[in-house]
Amino acid sequence: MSAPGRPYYLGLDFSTQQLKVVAVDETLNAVHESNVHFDSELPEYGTKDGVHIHSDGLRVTSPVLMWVKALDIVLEKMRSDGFDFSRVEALSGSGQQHGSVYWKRGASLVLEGLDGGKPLHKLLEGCFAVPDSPVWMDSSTAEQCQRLEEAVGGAQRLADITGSRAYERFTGNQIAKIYQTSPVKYSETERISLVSSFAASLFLGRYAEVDYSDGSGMNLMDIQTKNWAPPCLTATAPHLQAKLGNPVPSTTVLGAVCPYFVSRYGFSADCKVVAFTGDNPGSLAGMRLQEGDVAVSLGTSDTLFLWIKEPKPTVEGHVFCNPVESCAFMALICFKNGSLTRQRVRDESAGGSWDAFSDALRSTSMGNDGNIGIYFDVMEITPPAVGVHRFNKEMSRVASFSRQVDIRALVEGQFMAKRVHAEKLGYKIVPGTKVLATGGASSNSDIVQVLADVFNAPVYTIDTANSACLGSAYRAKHGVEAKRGVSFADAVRHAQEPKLVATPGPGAEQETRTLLSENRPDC
Ligand SMILES: O=C(CO)[C@@H](O)[C@H](O)CF
Repeated sequence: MSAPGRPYYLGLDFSTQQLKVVAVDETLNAVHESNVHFDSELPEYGTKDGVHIHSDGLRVTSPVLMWVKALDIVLEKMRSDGFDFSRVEALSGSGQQHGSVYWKRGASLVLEGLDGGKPLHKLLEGCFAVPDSPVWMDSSTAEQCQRLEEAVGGAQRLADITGSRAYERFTGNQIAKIYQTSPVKYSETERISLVSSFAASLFLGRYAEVDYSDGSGMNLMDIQTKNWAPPCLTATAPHLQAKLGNPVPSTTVLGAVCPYFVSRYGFSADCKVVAFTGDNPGSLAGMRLQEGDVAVSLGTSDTLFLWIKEPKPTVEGHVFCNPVESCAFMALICFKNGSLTRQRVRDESAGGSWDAFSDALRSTSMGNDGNIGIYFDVMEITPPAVGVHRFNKEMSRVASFSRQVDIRALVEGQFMAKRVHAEKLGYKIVPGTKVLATGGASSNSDIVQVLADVFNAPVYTIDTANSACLGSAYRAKHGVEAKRGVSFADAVRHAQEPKLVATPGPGAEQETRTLLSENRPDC
């Protein structure tokens, strides 16, 4: 337990399936955790995995009042558990990226006058012009994406401006669809929030600004000027700037918690609200990624988090404004062929055994004698391609490899693709670069050894189960210290260090350079 009276920092994560809360003390030790699982604890909303997938299979939404009620419940749980809210010096949060909330005309007056005697979900009934918020799993806006790219000069131009080509889940395209298909709801909307800024608004008792990092996941914000991009606003919907407000730096202290939280839960009237951000930017903070670092989340799909100084946006992957360093950026690249492809090759070439899979990696050498494989069992996101392709060291296509060579070709190919696409976005391996590995495969020492060799950098493992939530608590602490010139790295220097699990083998750089040379397949 912390010394009595020492400050706490609260982090909340409004993710797809649950609301998670963590409180840390000033040495960043977690002193309290809680959560509300939407499906099981709020069954009245009838969600599955936190969402409603509609009959067309494309439209995916979540009831916004479910998120509000989840906050009521989690704070009640914490109060019942004896959590001392008065010790919270600052709070921040994250939300699933790209989701949007449509506040109905007059809602600002309700927010400003919240009655501490009632739960939020009762007070905010009728405050939302669109009761079912579109979320990141929605893919119903292909037409709006096409129009946006045409309006600004093409996919690459849009990526140059906003950090990404048009994606169906991105907020601007969702807003365009609501304006085109439900014009009355759009006209009744006085404010549009992201899930992150919506959650911050609840604590502030007023509309919270969108932060730069989550704002760069909308296809609306210029990632260099950090302002809404006029051609994108114009192409999306009328009077949009007035409904969005102006974006702010992610370290901004937006204000203090509103009287509702002071009277109902005992928060200090001085408790600061630091801008909320997207879940992936929150995770970058939680993993304490620094310049040159790369985080590799090895899951069903593999996701790369990169810290980038000089981004080169492409029509693959995403560049967002960095949530902890305003002059830097972060990139996110998703690879759909992740653990399921590794499992398929394990089953076919290692008899379903991870031990035999590891034996194959140990019995083959770095570089695989020049053999390279591309294993896109399903349509890959990065790049949009499908199929299994094998090449020998003469660059001739071959129909098969031996089982051991196939296994190494899969793992080296997956990691080389990650390095190639990361460097195309502007990522640079610098002295001191760390690779942070998370997810199921990161527990396999032979797989992470290949990762260390391909990136020619040491690999550390880090628990990211709560990274977005923890990152929000870290950002809350940094938010109140940033104005004293404290860097994020200094603000969180007491956090638990990641564990070193692999270092590059001898000759890794040369071997990798050969494999990644220009005349190899563009995986
Ligand atoms: O769409 C995504 C990132 O671009 C997802 O990772 C969501 O943020 C998950 F909530």
